[in-house]
Amino acid sequence: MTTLLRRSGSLVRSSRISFDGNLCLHQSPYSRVAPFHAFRLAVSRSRTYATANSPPPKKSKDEQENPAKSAKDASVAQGNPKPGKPAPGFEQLYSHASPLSPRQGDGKPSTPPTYKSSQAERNELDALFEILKRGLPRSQQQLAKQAFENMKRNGLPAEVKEILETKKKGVLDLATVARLVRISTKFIRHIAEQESEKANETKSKKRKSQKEGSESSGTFGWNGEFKFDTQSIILSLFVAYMLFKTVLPSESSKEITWQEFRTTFFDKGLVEKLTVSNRSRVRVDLHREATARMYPESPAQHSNFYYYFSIGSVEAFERKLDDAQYELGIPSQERIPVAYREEISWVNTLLHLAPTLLFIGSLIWISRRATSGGGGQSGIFGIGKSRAKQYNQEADVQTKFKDVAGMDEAKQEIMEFVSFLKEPGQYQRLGAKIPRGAILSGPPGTGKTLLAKATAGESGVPFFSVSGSEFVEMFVGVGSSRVRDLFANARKNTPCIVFIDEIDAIGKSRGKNAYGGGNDERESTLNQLLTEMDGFNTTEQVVVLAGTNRPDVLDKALLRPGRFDRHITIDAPSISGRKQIFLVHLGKIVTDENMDYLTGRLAALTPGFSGADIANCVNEAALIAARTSADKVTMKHFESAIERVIGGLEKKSLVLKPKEKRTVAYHEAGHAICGWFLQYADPLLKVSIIPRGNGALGYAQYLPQGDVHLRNVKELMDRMAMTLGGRVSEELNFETVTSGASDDFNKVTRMATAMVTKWGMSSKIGYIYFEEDDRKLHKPFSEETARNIDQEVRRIVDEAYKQCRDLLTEKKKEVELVAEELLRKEVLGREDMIRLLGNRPWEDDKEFTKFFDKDTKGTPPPPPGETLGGPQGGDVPVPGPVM
Ligand SMILES: Nc1ncnc2c1ncn2[C@@H]1O[C@H](COP(=O)(O)OP(=O)(O)OP(=O)(O)O)[C@@H](O)[C@H]1O
Repeated sequence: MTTLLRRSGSLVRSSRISFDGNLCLHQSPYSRVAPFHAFRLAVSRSRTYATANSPPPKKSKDEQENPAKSAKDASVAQGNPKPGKPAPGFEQLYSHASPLSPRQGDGKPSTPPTYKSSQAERNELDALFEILKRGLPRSQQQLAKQAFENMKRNGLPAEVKEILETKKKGVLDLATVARLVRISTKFIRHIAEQESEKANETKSKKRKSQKEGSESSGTFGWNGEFKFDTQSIILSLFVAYMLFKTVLPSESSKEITWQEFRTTFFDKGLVEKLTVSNRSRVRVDLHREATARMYPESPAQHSNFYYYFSIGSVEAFERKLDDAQYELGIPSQERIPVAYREEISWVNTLLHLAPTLLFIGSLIWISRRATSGGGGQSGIFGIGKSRAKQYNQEADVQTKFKDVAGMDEAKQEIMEFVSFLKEPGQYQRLGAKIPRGAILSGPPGTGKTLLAKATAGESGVPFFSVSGSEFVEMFVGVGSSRVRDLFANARKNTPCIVFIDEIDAIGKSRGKNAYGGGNDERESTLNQLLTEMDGFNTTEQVVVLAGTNRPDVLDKALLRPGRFDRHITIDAPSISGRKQIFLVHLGKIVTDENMDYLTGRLAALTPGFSGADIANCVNEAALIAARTSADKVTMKHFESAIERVIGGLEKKSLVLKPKEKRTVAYHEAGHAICGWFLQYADPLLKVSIIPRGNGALGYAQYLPQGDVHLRNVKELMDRMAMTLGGRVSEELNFETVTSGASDDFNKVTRMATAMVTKWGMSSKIGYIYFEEDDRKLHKPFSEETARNIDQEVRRIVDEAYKQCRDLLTEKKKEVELVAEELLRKEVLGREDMIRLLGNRPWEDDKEFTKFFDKDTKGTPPPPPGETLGGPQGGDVPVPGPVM
C-alpha cells in the first residue's frame, strides 16, 4: 500500500476516484449520481431539440374555453389550492417557449404557480443543494445557492415541489435526479443571464453617458476605435503589463532545493514531469489537484505557477534522479518523464541589444533636435531641404497692391510680372521673353518684402519666401542642395513666385574677399542659384524676386539680363509717399481727426522715415492713447509718438544742474537764431531742453525745406554756419566752452570734406572724386593732395564759422531772449519764435508751413528731426545728400 501511494500515477488515479466518490457519500438513491457536468450536457441537448422542434402542447376543449379555470384545476390537482406568483426574477424562466412553460390561452407563456415551502421542504432543499454543489464548478456554486435561496423565499415551482414529494416517499430514481439537475441548471443559467444583462445594461449606459459627455464637451473620448500611434501602443503595453502583473500572482515560480524537491513533492508522488532548461535549471510540474489537496495553501495549485531548482550538471542531476527513483522502487516504465530544452531569455537578449538600440535611438534623437529648430524639416535627411515658407494663395497671401502705398514706379514695373503670371499666352504669342526676376533694393523697411507679397497676392499664385541666410549652414554642400530643393519645389508649383530676402547673404560678388581667402560654400551656393535661374525654360512660370539693402555688393552674374533682369530701387518715401503710407496704416486706427490734414502734417513731420518707421509711429500713437485711456487717437498722440521714435523717451528723472541747463539753452538758442535768420537754413519748429532716452540733453526739430535733392554752395555754407551756431553761442555767452558740440563738428567736417573731395567745390583741389574706402590701406591721393585737402576743408569750416559768429554777434540780444524763454518754459514752438523774433525774413516752403501755421488750436508743433547736443549727443539738421 505504501508503495502504491508513493507512485504518482496511482495517486492520481486514487484521488480521482475519491473525488467522484464524494458525490456519492449519501448512499441510496443518490449513490450513483453522475457528476453534474454530464447531466448539464444531456439536459441542454434535450432542451434544444424540444424547444426547436416541438409545437406547443395542445389544449383540451375545456382548457381552450376556460383557461383560467383549467389552470386553477391543475393547481388544485397538485394539492395546492392557492397557487402564488413566481419568485421575482423567475418569471422569464417560464416565459420562454419551452415544455416547461405553462401556456395561456393565446399561446403566450403564462405566469407559473409557485408553492410556499415548509420548513421540512426547506431542509430538503438544503440537502439537495449540498449534493448538487459538489458537482458544480466553484464559479457556479454561488449562483446555485442563490437559486435555491430564491426558491425557499418565494415559493417552489411545481416541478421542484413534485421532486421533494418523491424524495419524501424515499424513491428518488435517476430520472428524478436528472430533472432536479435540469431545473437547477435552468435557474442558475437564468440568474447568470440576468446578471450579465444587468452588467451589459450598466455598461451600455456608461458608454452612452461617456459618448454624450465627449460629444457635448467637444473632446475626443474612447469610441471603440484603435489608433495605432506610438503613444497609444506604449500606453496599451504598459496597461497590459500592469494587468498581467495584477491578475497573475507576482511570483509565478519559486526556487527550491533538491532536498525540498525530494521530501515535499517527489517522495509523495506529486511530481508529474521535470523539464531541464538550458542545462542549468529544472522545472517541476506537479499534479495540481493532488498537490492542492495535500497542500491547500500552496501556490502550486495555480496553473501558471511552478517550482524549479538549479543543477550543477545534467549528468549529476540524472544520476541523483535515478537513484531517488530506484530508492522509491518506481519501475522504469512509470518513471517521471524528463524533458530538455534550450530557452532564450528575452531579458538577456534585450540587455545584449540595449547598447546598440540606445546608440541608434540617440542618433535619431540628436538628428531630430538638430534640424527641427530651424524650420520644420525633421530628421537628419531633411538638412538639405529648402526652408522656404510656402504661402498659399487663397489663405496666406492676402496682401494686394492697395496695401502698398507710394512707390508707384516700382509697382508699375512689377505689375508686368503679375500679368505674365496671369496671362502668359499674351506674351508668348508675340514671342516676348518673360523677365525671370527682379531685384528690389533700397534702405531697410521701405517695403520690399511687402511689394513682393503683393505681387503674389495680386497674381494669385503660391509664394515661396526664404531668407538668403537660410541657405547658409555649417555643412558643406547644404546651401546648394537647399537652392536645388527650393527650385524643384517651385517647379512643382508653377506658376509661382519665389522671394529671396537679403539675397546679399549668398549673392555677394565672388572673389571680392581680398583677405582670408574666399568662402567656397557661399560661392557654390551662389553658383547653384545662377545655374537654377538659367535652368528655367521660357514656359516655366516661376518668377524670382529678391530683396537687398546692398545692391552694390551683388555678383555681376546675378544681375545680368536673363537672371534678375529688372532692378527696382525703392527709396525712402517722399512727402506724398509718406502721406499715402500714413493713410494705409491709419485705416485701422480709431481717430476723428481730419484725415487730409492729419496725414499731411504727419508726413511733413517725418522726413526720412521709411514705411516701417511710419507703421511703427502709428502703432506707437495708438499705444500712447491706450495708456492714457483715451477713446480715440488724437494729433497730440501722433506727435508724441513721432518724438518718441526719433528722440526716445523723455528722461524726466535726469535733472540737469542749473549751469548745465543754461549752457544747453544758450547752445540751442544759437542754432535756433541761425536757422531763423540764415536764408538756406531750416527754421525751428520745436526745441526742448528736457533730456531724452538716447543720451541727448535736448531735442530740436526744424522745419524741412521740402524734399531736397540738390544743394548749392550757399545752402551748404548756411547749414554749416547753423550747425556751428551752438558752439559760437557758448563762446559769446560764457567764459568757457563745453564738450557738447562734438557731433556738430563731425557733421561740419564731413560736409566740408565732401565739398572738397567729391563735389568739386574747391578750386584748389579741382574736379576730382576721391572714393572713401576704409578697407584700403593707402589713400588714393598723394601727400601733397592730402595736405591741400586738409587746408581746403579747414578754410571752408573757418568761413562757415566766421559767418555764424558775425550773425550771432549781431543777434546777441535775440539769442539771450530765446535762451531765457527756453530756460523758463523748457519747450518752445514755432509760435514762440514768431512771438519773440517776429516773422522770419525769408519765405518758407508753403507745402510745409501750411500744416503748422494753420494750427490755431494751440497744439505745440511737434518734432521729428534732430536730437540736441549732450556731451556726446548731436543736434542740428542733417542736409540730405551730404550725409
Ligand atoms: N509702401 C508701404 N506701404 C505700406 N506699408 C509699408 C510700406 N513700406 C513698408 N511698410 C510697412 O513696413 C513694414 C516692413 O516692410 P518690409 O518688410 O516690406 O520692408 P523691407 O524693405 O523688406 O525691409 P528689409 O530690407 O529690412 O527686409 C511692412 O510690414 C509695412 O507695415
